[in-house]
Amino acid sequence: MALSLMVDALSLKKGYRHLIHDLSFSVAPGECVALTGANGVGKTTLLRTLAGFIRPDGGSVRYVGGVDPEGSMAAQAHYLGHAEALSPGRLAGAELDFQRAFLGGTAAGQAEAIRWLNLSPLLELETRMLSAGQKRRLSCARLIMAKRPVWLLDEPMSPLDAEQRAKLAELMRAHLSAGGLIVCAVHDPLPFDVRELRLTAPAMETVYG
Ligand SMILES: Nc1ncnc2c1ncn2[C@@H]1O[C@H](COP(=O)(O)OP(=O)(O)OP(=O)(O)O)[C@@H](O)[C@H]1O
Repeated sequence: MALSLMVDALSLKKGYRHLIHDLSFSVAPGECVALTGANGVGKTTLLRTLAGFIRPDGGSVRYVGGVDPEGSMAAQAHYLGHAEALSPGRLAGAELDFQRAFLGGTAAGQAEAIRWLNLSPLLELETRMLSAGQKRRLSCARLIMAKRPVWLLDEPMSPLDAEQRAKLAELMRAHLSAGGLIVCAVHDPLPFDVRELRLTAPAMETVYG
């Protein structure tokens, strides 16, 4: 389970812009790093790079240790983005079945996710009918169904009500206690101890350099 994240001299461009220039940091097992910064500064882009969806323009992203050091990034991480990645015409219950099979989760994990996230009332509804917060709860089920050491979360609390935010915070704390690591883009502070990594726009010479 224990896996560390090492980011070294990372540079990321979007079009002609240098979004991130020479960024280095590491995240240890049991640690949560909160990515903060203004809209458009590059938090989502950085998270997607940590997930392996974007190739860095410079520097490196490495995951060190873990039960399967040769395993692909996809098998070690959960990425929860703004888009919920739910099939709109599928019943929520069928969506959970699909996600569990796709991610290699367990039946016990699925039952636990339904209980913990109070998904029972939603199971017979098509996912397109769910509210934003309900969709996010359904998306969070994968965190419970399939154990993975790395959680990359993009503003996970934003559509949730106070009760559900507290539940997700408890889930995140349990993940950290079990030796997992979390990198989480946020605009509001998380209700537990985190290390903040504040992204700022690069200096002008790197924008056009
Ligand atoms: N093709 C492109 N060319 C130039 N800039 C781009 C391109 N695509 C995206 N961008 C810019 O890249 C930046 C990165 O956006 P990103 O979604 O990573 O920011 P964010 O910090 O997550 O923002 P928010 O807090 O609003 O979610 C934005 O400023 C966006 O306008």
